[in-house]
Amino acid sequence: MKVEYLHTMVRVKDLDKSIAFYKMLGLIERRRTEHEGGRFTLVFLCPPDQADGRADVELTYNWDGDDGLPSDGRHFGHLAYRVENIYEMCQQLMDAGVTINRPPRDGHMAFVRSPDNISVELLQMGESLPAQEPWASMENTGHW
Ligand SMILES: C[C@@H](O)C(=O)SC[C@H](NC(=O)CC[C@H](N)C(=O)O)C(=O)NCC(=O)O
Ligand code: NI
Repeated sequence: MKVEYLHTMVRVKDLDKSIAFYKMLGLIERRRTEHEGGRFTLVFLCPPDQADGRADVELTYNWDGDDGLPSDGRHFGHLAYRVENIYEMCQQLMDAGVTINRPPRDGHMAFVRSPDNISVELLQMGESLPAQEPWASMENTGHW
């Protein structure tokens, strides 16, 4: 199955300062999304010649602070990959004993944890897949 690295997410306390830092490393802001409901902003940074939707870094700015996360710079977020078929990938992982913390109920996004509890986001390449059991009725298992 085709799998492509998508981004690494880190949580930031000051978007402008963080963007200025990554600009010094040659990255540009490719995309920004504001999430009123969740009260956070996502900023995707990538090299200037990369325009295929992948980003080196996804900055997450929580408007109300980082839920008490440590401020030592190690409050890592997740690694993200886009996969050819998110249901088949999640089934393979589940068969290998990996917990699917956030099942792909929407046929688009799932979260799993590595053996070291690193959060890994999986996104469906292209359009979301049609709703399908057992995924459509699976519950989240803890915080992804
Ligand atoms: C767009 C896609 O790449 C995402 O990563 S959105 C995932 C989503 N992010 C948030 O909810 C950000 C705010 C949240 N308070 C946080 O700090 O994570 C999400 O499900 N994040 C959970 C995670 O483990 O990354
Ligand atoms: Ni992400």
